Parts: sequence; C-alpha cells; structure tokens
Amino acid sequence: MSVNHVLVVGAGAMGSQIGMVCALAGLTATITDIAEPSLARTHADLRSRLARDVDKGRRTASDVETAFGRLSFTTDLTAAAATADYVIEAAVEKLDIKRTLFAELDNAAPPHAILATNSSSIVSSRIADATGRPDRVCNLHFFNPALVMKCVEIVRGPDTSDVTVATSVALADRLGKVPVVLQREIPGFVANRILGAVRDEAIFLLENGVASVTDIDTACRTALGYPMGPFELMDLTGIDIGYLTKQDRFAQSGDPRDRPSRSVTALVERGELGRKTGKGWYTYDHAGTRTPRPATELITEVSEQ
Ligand SMILES: NC(=O)c1ccc[n+]([C@@H]2O[C@H](COP(=O)([O-])OP(=O)(O)OC[C@H]3O[C@@H](n4cnc5c(N)ncnc54)[C@H](O)[C@@H]3O)[C@@H](O)[C@H]2O)c1
Repeated sequence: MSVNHVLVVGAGAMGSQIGMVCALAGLTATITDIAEPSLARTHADLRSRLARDVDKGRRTASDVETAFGRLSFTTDLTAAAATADYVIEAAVEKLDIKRTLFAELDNAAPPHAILATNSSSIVSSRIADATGRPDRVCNLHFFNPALVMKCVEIVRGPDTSDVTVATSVALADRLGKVPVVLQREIPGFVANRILGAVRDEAIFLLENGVASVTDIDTACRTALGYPMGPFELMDLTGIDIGYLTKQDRFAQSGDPRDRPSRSVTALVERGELGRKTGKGWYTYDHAGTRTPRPATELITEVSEQ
C-alpha cells in the first residue's frame, strides 16, 4: 500500500519531530493537536531547530523550505484525517485519551488508512478494539529525538495484518529510519526493555554495595562502550520517568521485579529527579557540572529497611 499523506496526532516532543521527519522525506504531513498554542510552539521550535541544522551544514536551506511547504498544522482532526493514508498518534500517554482518539480517527480516516500509535508502553491491542479496523492498527515507536534517532520499532498486535506490518516497514525505510519488527506485543518493546534491564542491574549493584554510582557508570562507558552510564542517563531523562513506567508495568503484571526499587522510590519521594531538579544520582551546579553524592544519601532507605 502506498503512503502519501501522513497525519501525526499530538504536537509534543515526539509528534512535532515525527511530522518533520515525514515532510523531509518527501511526504505530505499534517500535525494536529487539541491545543492551538502547542501547534504554534511546535512550528516555532521546528523552525529554529532546522535553522540550526542549516547553519551547521547538516541540511540545505532549500530542502528545509520545501519540507515546510509539505507540512501543515491544524486543530481540525476530522478534516486532516479525511485524506490520511497513515496516522501516527503521539498524544499524551493516557489509555482513555488514545482510545477516544482512535475511535474518532476510525470514523474520519479513509478505510485503507493505517492507524498507528507511537506509545512507549501501551500496546496497540489495548486500543485496536476502539476501531472497526484492528487489522490496520499497530505500534510505530520512534525514539527521542525523532529527527536524529534511527530505530523505529514496529509492534504487531494479535490482529495486525501482514500488509500493515509491510506498509509500516516500508514507511520507516522511506523516512530513512531502521525498522525493527516485534512479532508479538510486550510492554516496553525491545530497546527500552534492554535499557531497563541494564538500569535495574546497575541499581542492584549499587544497593548491594558492590560499586559506587560513578564506578558503575564508568564501567558501562569504558568497558561496554555506552555513550553514557545508566545513572547518568536516568539523571538526564528524569528519574521520575522510569519510576512511573515501572509503576505502570507493576500495576499491569503484579510481578515484584517490575516494582520501582527502594532507592529510586526514595529519590522520587524527595523530589530528587536528576538534572532537572539539580539533584539525582549526582548533584549538579548551575552550569550542569556534576559531583558524586555519598552512597549514604542514595541508599540510606535500603539499609534502614
Ligand atoms: N518523550 C519521549 O521520549 C517518547 C519517546 C517515544 C515515544 N513516546 C510516546 O509518544 C507519545 C507522546 O509523547 P510526548 O513526549 O511527545 O508527549 P508530550 O506531552 O510532549 O505531547 C503530547 C501532546 O499531545 C497533545 N494532546 C493531548 N491530548 C490530545 C488529543 N486528544 N488530541 C490531540 N492532541 C492531544 C498535547 O496537547 C501535547 O501537545 C506518548 O504516547 C509517549 O509514550 C515518547
């Protein structure tokens, strides 16, 4: 099935860049959001980001102008969906909102259109039954920042058809991305599950007094070639993000291994969420330079329990 017009729903961190990736690849793309200010902010953010790319010689000014000519912004979901061949939903991570959106999209989009969600943890089978086309529903999972990161995970739900998977793979190829197909659903998918396993092991080693935060991060960078250690990465992305993901997974699975660790819970309860609060696994000064924290500040809760 050929894809010419992509509709992206949600103009946040992910949706805005996914829309631009589509336009840069030569597709007609529309970004829609319920909030008009989000659309205006997204347009301005993309303009300044792409201008930086031109300044640095990563793209030509004419490629960027042509791409903006293919990209439109609207709050009118129904009108935008009417001509879409492929919809990528990147709205807030709330199941009820996604289900409502998919029901609306099912009514508004042409019968051949594929409806995909960019959700990081909600598998598409939890949404597909809100539509009359579960065979044309899947996860199409981009990584942040979507303009830069190559991998796109395509997750097949129990009803997803071969044509939907093949069309999604072809779309990812056309966007210059590297498609990775998951043959069955699992929350977190491949890359984030592996990242989570590394993070859990790092926390286990710390909580059991095997090595310090700094030494574990150093081992990952210098022995495994990771660009950043697991504690550095948690501080960068926000310790609360991983905490909330694990809480959600634990609520679904009831598996104690999915429960957030005690030291992470203690940091989140104290509001020490990483770089954004100036304190997490490390302490950060106003220039962003980090200093290690004493182990007693990080694992007190564990030894007291
Ligand atoms: N942020 C990441 O690193 C990341 C990475 C991969 C996947 N994801 C997934 O992408 C999705 C979006 O994440 P984000 O970080 O861009 O979120 P975000 O909070 O930055 O943006 C969400 C946008 O959705 C809009 N929105 C809310 N309800 C809507 C509705 N009913 N219709 C249309 N728009 C609506 C909001 O106004 C907002 O602009 C989530 O499902 C998330 O799991 C996020």
